[in-house]
Parts: sequence; C-alpha cells; structure tokens
Amino acid sequence: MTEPVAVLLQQLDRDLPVPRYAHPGDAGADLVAAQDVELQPGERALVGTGVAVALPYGYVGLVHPRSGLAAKLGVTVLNAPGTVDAGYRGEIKVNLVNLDPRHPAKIVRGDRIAQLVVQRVERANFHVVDALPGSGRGAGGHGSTGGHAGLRDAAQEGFRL
Ligand SMILES: O=c1ccn([C@H]2C[C@H](O)[C@@H](COP(=O)(O)OP(=O)(O)OP(=O)(O)O)O2)c(=O)[nH]1
Ligand SMILES: [Mg+2]
Repeated sequence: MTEPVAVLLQQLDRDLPVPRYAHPGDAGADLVAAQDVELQPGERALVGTGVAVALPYGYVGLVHPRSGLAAKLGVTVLNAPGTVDAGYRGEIKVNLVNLDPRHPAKIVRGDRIAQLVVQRVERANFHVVDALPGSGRGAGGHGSTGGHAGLRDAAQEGFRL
C-alpha cells in the first residue's frame, strides 16, 4: 500500500466534519453540504462544502458524485467529475443537480453530497504537427464498434450518430 499524500485543509466552517474516507481502501473522501438546499426536478445549485485545500502540484482533486444519492434521489454532480486544481484555494463547491423528473430533493447541512478523489495528474506539452501517426482505431469512435441492442433499435428508427 502506498503512503497517503499530505494535503493541507482549511476548515472554513469548523462545525462541519473534515472530509473522511468511510472505509479503508475507499478512493473518495466524503464532502458534506454546508447549507440546506431543496432542488426541484431539473434544478441545480452550487453547494458549499465548508473546506478549502492546498493540493501539492502534480495532484488534482476530482469531485465525484455519490452513487447512493444518485440511486435514491436522482441527484448527481452536474459537471462530474469536478476538477479542483492544485492552485485553487477557494471553498470546494459541488454543482448538484436533481435529475429526478418528479420529486424534489432535500439536502440538509451535513449531508454527504459528493466525494473528493485525489489523484496524481500529468501535464502535457502539446507539439503541433501536420499529421498524426496512424493507429488501429484511426478516427473511429462514438459507437464505431457497434454491438449495442439499443443502438440497433435507434438505427432502425432512422437515428444515426
Ligand atoms: O466541482 C468543482 C469544480 C471546480 N471547483 C473549483 C476548483 C477549481 O480549481 C476551480 C475552477 O474549476 P474549473 O477549471 O473546472 O472551472 P472553469 O469554469 O474553467 O473556471 P476557471 O476559469 O476559474 O478555471 O473551481 C470546485 O470547487 N468544484
Ligand atoms: Mg478552468
């Protein structure tokens, strides 16, 4: 097992718990809502978490949805995964959206609303060229390998990607 990376964390709201991993081996540390919010069907809100971090350069924080919230309420992270840059010092906020077509979703201060996954990240040097080297896939994408029943049905109805 690798050593956890040290991340400086500022509690902007000391009454809220520090993000924590629910189990050993969990990839994401749970982020909680700093405020109550009720989302009508289709509505979104930028919800504070009461924490700010200073990630070491070479790392990124990814704000992932929680599967339980998605399954139970239809609530997810609109820009999933959100990107927290190493240089960012503001409050981590979660752009929650209620995708349930019928029911409003109530989020209460302290509810776990998302999870922060801290990862190493590479940066690229982009070298502009006139033509790219060939590959097996080439420009094929967006379902070019086929084999999905739903896609076949859609094709029969005249839908083309
Ligand atoms: O879910 C998120 C995503 C981003 N951020 C913060 C940290 C991140 O470093 C900053 C900018 O995010 P991003 O680069 O995704 O947004 P942008 O629309 O490109 O804004 P900017 O012009 O500030 O980069 O906003 C969050 O708090 N939560
Ligand atoms: Mg940006």
